Amino acid sequence: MSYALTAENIKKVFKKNKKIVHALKGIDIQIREGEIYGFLGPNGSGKSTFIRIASTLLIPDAGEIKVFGYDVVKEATKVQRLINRVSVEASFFKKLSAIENLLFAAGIHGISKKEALKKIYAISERVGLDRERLNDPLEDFSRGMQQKVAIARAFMTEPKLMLLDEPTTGLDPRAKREVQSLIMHMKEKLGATILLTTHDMEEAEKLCNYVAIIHKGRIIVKGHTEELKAMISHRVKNPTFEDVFMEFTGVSFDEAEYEEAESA
Ligand SMILES: Nc1ncnc2c1ncn2[C@@H]1O[C@H](COP(=O)(O)OP(=O)(O)OP(=O)(O)O)[C@@H](O)[C@H]1O
Repeated sequence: MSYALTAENIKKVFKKNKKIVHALKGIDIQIREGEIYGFLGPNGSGKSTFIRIASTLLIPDAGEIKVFGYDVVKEATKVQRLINRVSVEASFFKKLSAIENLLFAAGIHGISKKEALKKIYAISERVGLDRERLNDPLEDFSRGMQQKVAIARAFMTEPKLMLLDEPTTGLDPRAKREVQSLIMHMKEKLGATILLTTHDMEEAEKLCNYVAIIHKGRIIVKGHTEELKAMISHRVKNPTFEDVFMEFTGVSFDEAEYEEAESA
């Protein structure tokens, strides 16, 4: 079995207004090559902190993460060549057009202009981004469209591991569906492994092969989506992910969101 990412006992503490926040309290996960692995948890549960550590932006206080066998702390440059990350608020040159932003990113990754344009047009068509609009400044794009450009930009570099931090948060239902279908399509096309964080239960069920539920910096339970539901099916008829969360944490997802927002 080959793994795209393995994490062992990852811990991270922040100091915030003289308060100590234990954002990650010992995370262990293994992501198999080629799967979409979902990190499902309420706001403030530690999802982004983990993604930032996995993408070499933050250093853990304890533990070890390896990406295709490379240590994210000791071999950060090698890891950076294999990954890409899309966060909720993607950074762009907002005054420049979508195409200028995409060509800039392609240039950094050593992709020729001709090759980049081919990829940009193909991906844009796929997500219903009009060619004409690609010449408009990014600041004129809706959030949904900006998110599509951010995902197109990340996939253009053909990462072996894609880290998607809440790729559909804040999008309207249609944009959400389009972004989800882009993610599935790119995964099929490139055979990339994807780690995706979300607080959308339906999204986790729809996109992910395997899910870990994270709450207050700890993984509460993990398994194949169907496996997790089967684990509680003797108590709950036709369980949803909301039921799985409730069974393992003792609180509803909404209550957990509230609790974590209060303590953050
Ligand atoms: N740079 C930081 N400084 C201080 N505290 C931080 C920092 N980054 C995260 N935290 C705290 O760590 C905890 C976990 O945050 P994190 O952003 O990882 O959660 P999350 O699950 O990604 O939430 P969200 O869905 O809101 O993005 C929160 O209590 C947050 O306030």
